[in-house]
Amino acid sequence: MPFQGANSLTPFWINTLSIPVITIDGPSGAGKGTLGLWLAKALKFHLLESGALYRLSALAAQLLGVDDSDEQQVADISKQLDVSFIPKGDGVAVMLNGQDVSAALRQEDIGMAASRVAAFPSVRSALVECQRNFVKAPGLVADGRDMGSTIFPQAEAKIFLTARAETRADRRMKQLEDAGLAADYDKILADIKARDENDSNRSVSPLVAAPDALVIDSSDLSLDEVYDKALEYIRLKIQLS
Ligand SMILES: Nc1ncnc2c1ncn2[C@@H]1O[C@H](COP(=O)(O)OP(=O)(O)OP(=O)(O)O)[C@@H](O)[C@H]1O
Ligand SMILES: Nc1ccn([C@@H]2O[C@H](COP(=O)(O)O)[C@@H](O)[C@H]2O)c(=O)n1
Repeated sequence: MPFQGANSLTPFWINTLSIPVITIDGPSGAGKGTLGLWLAKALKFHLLESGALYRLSALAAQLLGVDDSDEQQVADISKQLDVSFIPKGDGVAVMLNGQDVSAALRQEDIGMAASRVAAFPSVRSALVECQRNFVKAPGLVADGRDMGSTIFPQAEAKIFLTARAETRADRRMKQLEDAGLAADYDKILADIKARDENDSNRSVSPLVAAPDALVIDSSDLSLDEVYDKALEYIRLKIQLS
């Protein structure tokens, strides 16, 4: 039965009370995106890759010639992002102003710029509503850094997926080599550690496991093993049809 007493002052999650949300947070390269995609496909849930929104803010600022240290201008850009996510092949194409920017978005310099703009409180606030609007029946899988702690505190199932920095750098190397791109292990590892440091120590919504999250360390687990553990936990938390 729909909730009867909701109005515009009601916390947002009351209006979406019957829609299950699964959050996956963790550091860069832990496997959040892959696990999120697998779960969303298997459960036929919607998918939010929240990192894409911070990457888009950084990319849009770069395309407009705006310095990414200018918090106010980047926040204005974040509020007005014209973004859509279109299913494409095995994944999702990210469109900015109608253009497919998926490849540009994955570049490591955009990841680093995203990490810088993500530390600005007004940029984070600008993206909150957009992220919460992803909650739609039959359910949502959301991955990022603060999904379980800040954006969806009401989520039924919260996973914190982590792995050793060196393991994550190995995986990123392989990912780049498989895509035929040049990769420098020392630089990748340094960037991963710098991003961990930025994301964990910022004043707003730092990278942290929500107290009620299941922590999975994927360092010595295959993707299949991570998926099985996650699904076993989700089945305990959410009634799946
Ligand atoms: N448990 C695992 N075993 C082997 N490879 C893995 C594992 N988890 C992830 N990978 C691989 O590591 C790479 C990075 O994974 P993925 O993009 O899912 O990480 P992420 O946490 O979403 O990173 P980011 O936050 O930077 O987007 C991918 O090539 C993926 O296939
Ligand atoms: N909920 C989130 C998601 C991401 N960020 C920041 O964006 C950067 C890029 O994220 P990816 O997941 O695409 O690698 C990331 O380093 C974070 O700084 C965030 O702050 N909150």
